[in-house]
Amino acid sequence: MSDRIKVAVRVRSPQGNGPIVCRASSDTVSLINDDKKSFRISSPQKKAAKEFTYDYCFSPTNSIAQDQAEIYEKLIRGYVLHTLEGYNSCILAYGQTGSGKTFTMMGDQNHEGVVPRFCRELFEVFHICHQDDSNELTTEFQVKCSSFEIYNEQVIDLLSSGSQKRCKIRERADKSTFVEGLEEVDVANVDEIIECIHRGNENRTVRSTHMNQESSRSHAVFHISVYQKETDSKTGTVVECRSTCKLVDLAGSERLGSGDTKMKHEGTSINKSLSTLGRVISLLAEADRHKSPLVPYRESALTWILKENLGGNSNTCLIACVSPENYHESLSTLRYASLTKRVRTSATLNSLSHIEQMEDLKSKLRELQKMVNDKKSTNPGQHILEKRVEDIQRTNFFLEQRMAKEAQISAQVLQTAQQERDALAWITLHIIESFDWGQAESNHEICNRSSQLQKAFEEDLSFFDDAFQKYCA
Ligand SMILES: Nc1ncnc2c1ncn2[C@@H]1O[C@H](COP(=O)(O)OP(=O)(O)OP(=O)(O)O)[C@@H](O)[C@H]1O
Repeated sequence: MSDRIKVAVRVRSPQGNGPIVCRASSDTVSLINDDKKSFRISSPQKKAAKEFTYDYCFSPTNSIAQDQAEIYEKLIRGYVLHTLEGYNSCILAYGQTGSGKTFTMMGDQNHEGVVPRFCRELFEVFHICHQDDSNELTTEFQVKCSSFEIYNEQVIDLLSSGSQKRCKIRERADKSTFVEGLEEVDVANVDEIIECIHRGNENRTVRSTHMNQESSRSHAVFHISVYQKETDSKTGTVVECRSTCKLVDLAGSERLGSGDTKMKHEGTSINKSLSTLGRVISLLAEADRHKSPLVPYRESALTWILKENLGGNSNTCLIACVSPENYHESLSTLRYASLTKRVRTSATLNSLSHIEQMEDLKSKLRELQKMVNDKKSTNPGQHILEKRVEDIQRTNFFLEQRMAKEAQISAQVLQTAQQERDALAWITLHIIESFDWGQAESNHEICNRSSQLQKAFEEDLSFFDDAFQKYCA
C-alpha cells in the first residue's frame, strides 16, 4: 500500500482566539480557511501572504479538551486500526520550541494527548473486534512497549531501572533498523501501558528555556509492538502478524542564543539532527525525479531509527505544530511540512503466515532439491524425503487457507502470492526433473509423491487464478 505521508498542522494560539483566525501577535496573522485544509500566513512587513495546503489544519477553539479530541479522532484513530491490521505506523510531532508538540503527543493531566489515547484504543478496539469470536477461533494478543530518547545523538532507554542505559542502533538483514538492548515491557492492559508512558516521560531530559518552562531537550520515541495469532481449531489455520508503531515527540528547533555550554551543545545537536531529517525528507520528496537517491539516513541517530518510517514499510503521519508568534519560525515549519507531504512510503502487511511460512516452504523445497541432487552419492532414506513432502503439503494447505482470507483484503497481496506460487511450482517441477529416472524402482514412491505435489501446485494455481478473477470482478 503505497501512500504519501499524511501531514497536518496544529496552530497553537496562546489566547485561544476562536476557531478560524489566530492573531498571535501584531506582526503575524495565521488564517485557516473554511475547508480546514489550507493555511495562510502573513505579516504586515511581507507583501504577499503565503498559503499552504495539508491533509488537515487544526485551529484552537475555546475548549482544549475538544481540540485534543479532534486531533485524535480526525487524524490518529485510523492508525490504531492500521496497527491492528498488521501494518507498521509512525506518528511524528514537529515544530519550533514551545509550539505544543509535547502537549499534542502526551497532553497534560486533564487533556490526554495522542500517545495515551492511541494506547487506550489499541486495547479497546482489539477487544471489540474479537468479542464475537467463536469457540473455534482463538486470538492471542501480545503488546510490548519500550520508550527511549535521542539526546545529543545518544540513544537512552527511558524504561530501564537504575542508571541511564545507552543503546546502539542496528540494522537487520532486511535493512530495517532497531534499537538493541532496550527494555521491552509486556503490557497486558491499558493501565500497564499508561504506566510505561508516564515512566518514560518522567525520565526524559527536560530543561527550562527562554521559550518554554519545560522544554524537551531530546527526541522521544514511544515504541509499541503488537503480535497477534489467530487459530481456527476447526480448519487448523493459523494466522500470525506482527506490527509496530512509533510515536515520536521531536525536540523543538530553536535559535541558539544565550544559555550555558550544556544548553548550547544540546541545541546544536537538536538542530543538526532536525536539519538531517529535513535533508532526508527533501531527498525522499524528490525520489520520483531521481531514481534511488542516496539518502543520508545514517547521518543522525534520529533518521537512522526512522529509516523505515520515512522511506519504507510504514504508514506515517506528521503533525506540524505552529506557534505563530514568530513569522519566520512558523513559515519554516510550514515549508518543512509541505515538503513532507510529497514523501511516499509503502506499508506492507506484516503477516507472518504469508511471508515467513513462504520462506519456510521455499527453504524446505530447496532442501528437498538438494537431497534429490545428492541422491546419487548418498542415497538418503526414502522416508526422510516422504516426510519432507508431507511437511510441504501440510504447509501448503495452511497457506492456501490464509491466501483465501487475504484475497478479501487486498488484490495486491493476492498477486504477490500468485507470483510466489508460480515460483514454487517452478521449483517443484525442477525437483521432479532432477530425479534420476534410471533408478526408478528404488525411487518409485518418491516419484509418486512428487507427482502428487506437482498436481497440488497446479490446483493451487488455478485456485488462485479463480480467487483473483473473482476479487477483481
Ligand atoms: N494547544 C494548546 N493549548 C493549551 N496549552 C498548550 C497548547 N499547546 C501547548 N500548550 C502549553 O504550552 C507550553 C509549551 O508546550 P509544549 O511543551 O508542548 O511545547 P513543545 O513544542 O513540546 O516545546 P519544546 O520543543 O521546547 O519541548 C506547555 O505549558 C503546554 O502545556
